Amino acid sequence: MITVNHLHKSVDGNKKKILKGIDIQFRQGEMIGVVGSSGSGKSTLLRCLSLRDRWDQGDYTWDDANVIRGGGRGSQKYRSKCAYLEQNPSFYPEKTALKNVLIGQAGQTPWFRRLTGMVRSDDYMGAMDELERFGLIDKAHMKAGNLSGGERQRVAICRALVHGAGFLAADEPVIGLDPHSAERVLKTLQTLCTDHNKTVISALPIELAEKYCTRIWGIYDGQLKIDVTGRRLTVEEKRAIDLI
Ligand SMILES: Nc1ncnc2c1ncn2[C@@H]1O[C@H](COP(=O)(O)OP(=O)(O)OP(=O)(O)O)[C@@H](O)[C@H]1O
Repeated sequence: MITVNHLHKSVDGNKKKILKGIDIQFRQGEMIGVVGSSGSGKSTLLRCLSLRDRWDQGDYTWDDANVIRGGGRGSQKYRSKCAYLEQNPSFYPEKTALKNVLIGQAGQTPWFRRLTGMVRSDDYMGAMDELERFGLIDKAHMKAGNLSGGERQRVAICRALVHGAGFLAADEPVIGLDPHSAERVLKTLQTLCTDHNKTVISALPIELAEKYCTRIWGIYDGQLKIDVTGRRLTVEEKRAIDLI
């Protein structure tokens, strides 16, 4: 069980409060969609939960282990178990998809590995297995800069898994993708939850959260207003988070 108590986050020297006391509990294996209007705090919530942003206040526990107590950013030990997937994942465009997977993402892999690109042969096998599992084996030796948007998202997911992420926070992972590519990315994320017991939390348009997620969180003005199992939201629920 993962528990968040009283998460507060502000910027501009505490002048702008973005998250205003979030309390939530969730389990490994859940696929959670975060919905809300622009500026409601979705990305900030994802960045805090994946330990990419410092918390002003709040407690965060994973299976009774303290990740954060009273604010902060968590230790490297916990950060390496989280992945934050950006809308446009950053890659070394001249390096292959495989090399990018092996080198890893900032915050998840040690700096010397990203700088030198040093890899072990069992890492190589692990990366190839992961790329194969997600239907990307034929892209392994293609330059990352030439991948399509959907392929880039799926390679970013592989990269997170190869480096040990048990928890993935994805910030609008399908924005700008055609419906077919979006479906592949979302089904990949679903598989991680159902078959591999990973936790995936994604900011999504409401209709995709309703279709693919097992749970929906609705954010309004930095507060959690809706927490329901994955289903169509009612008109009242959509109104509560300013989506009508
Ligand atoms: N570093 C920052 N400095 C100042 N304001 C910020 C900063 N980060 C976020 N904000 C503001 O905090 C609010 C919440 O931002 P956030 O990106 O979390 O919202 P969001 O719900 O993800 O929005 P969108 O759907 O448009 O991506 C916005 O008003 C944003 O402008």
